[in-house]
Amino acid sequence: MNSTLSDVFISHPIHIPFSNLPDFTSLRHLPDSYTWTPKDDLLFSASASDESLPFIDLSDPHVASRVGHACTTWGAFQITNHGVPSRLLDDMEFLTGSLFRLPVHRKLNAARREDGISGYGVARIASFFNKQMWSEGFTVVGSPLDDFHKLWPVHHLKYWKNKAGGRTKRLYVVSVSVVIVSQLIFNSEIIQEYEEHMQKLAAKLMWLALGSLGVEEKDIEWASPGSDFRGAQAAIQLNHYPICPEPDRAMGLPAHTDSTLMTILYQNNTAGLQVYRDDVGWVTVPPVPGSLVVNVGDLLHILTNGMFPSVLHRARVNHLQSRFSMAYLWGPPSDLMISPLPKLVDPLHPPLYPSLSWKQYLATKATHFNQSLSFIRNYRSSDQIS
Ligand SMILES: O=C(O)CCC(=O)C(=O)O
Ligand SMILES: [Fe+2]
Repeated sequence: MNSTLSDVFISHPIHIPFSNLPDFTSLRHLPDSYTWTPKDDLLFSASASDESLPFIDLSDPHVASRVGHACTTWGAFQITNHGVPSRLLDDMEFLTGSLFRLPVHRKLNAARREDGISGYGVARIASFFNKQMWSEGFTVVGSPLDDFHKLWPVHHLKYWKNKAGGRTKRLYVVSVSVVIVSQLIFNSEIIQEYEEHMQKLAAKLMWLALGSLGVEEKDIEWASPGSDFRGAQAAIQLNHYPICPEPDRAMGLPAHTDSTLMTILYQNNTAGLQVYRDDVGWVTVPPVPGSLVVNVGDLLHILTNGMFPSVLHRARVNHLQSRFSMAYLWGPPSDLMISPLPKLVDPLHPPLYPSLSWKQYLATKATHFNQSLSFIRNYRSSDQIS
């Protein structure tokens, strides 16, 4: 039987203690456990640059070559005219804000299990660092309804109804329950609608990016029928970076690449996302209302035989406004073998990577983190890819 993304995480649990989740709002000084130095992350103090990431209008007649150029140089770009309604982006931002503004004990009701993928918690990459990140996250895979029920429990109000007794109160409480239930359904529908738009957009971006390298629809069998990558799998990662008393010494999300084919990210109107290029340094990606950021992930790097770099990126925090982001993490079916596309391999460009599934890659990432690509690049048949 084919495994799902959730199965993959069950076989690779990551232990991240919850006990020391701080109440971000009450801290006036950064505790030592949240203070980062270059010892904690080699690129922490790498130089910043004022260069800018390519900004691409998807209705531009030269869109394919612009996307191709951005993918080969930066491994990332910003897009506008992408077809995702701004009303939907506003709804997602509102949902994310209301979720993270819940009291900590309510969020912990929906805490992600150690061997789980969905729910509330810190990002999985936390386990690779000694210092703690100034952020909290919520991961959605498939229907969010069960987790949303834990965040907005209706029985809590029913309990209040029994205790309260009196007729007027009872009527009032019942109507609040109805509002909560319809809010739950509304929130789940927003997530579903967002996923549908993102899935279509990811497929469109894939063809634009790969088309620029001469790859055609017939070259990727698993995209069929319909060339829409219907078998793709995805997770939505909601991130919150609270206001921070000492942002220069804190880290929202340290430098990492995404283990995806592609990630599509929406950020609210607060800057924080930075991308890294060896010859340039850290570049801040400014929030542009209604735009989305696209990152090449590790699997697209493998598929293109290294032609597209998977972009190293991180999230910084600030002391004025909280920041929200929503990452659509998109990849192939978990068991499908991914390898450099034959069209991009020739005697001058031998395959740089062996063939492996997303499931195997995630297992490698759970052990080797940012060294995973070089680990599998040096893979010999005698080695074990877990
Ligand atoms: O919040 C951001 O801007 C980055 C989020 C991110 O990199 C991720 O969720 O993988
Ligand atoms: Fe990321």
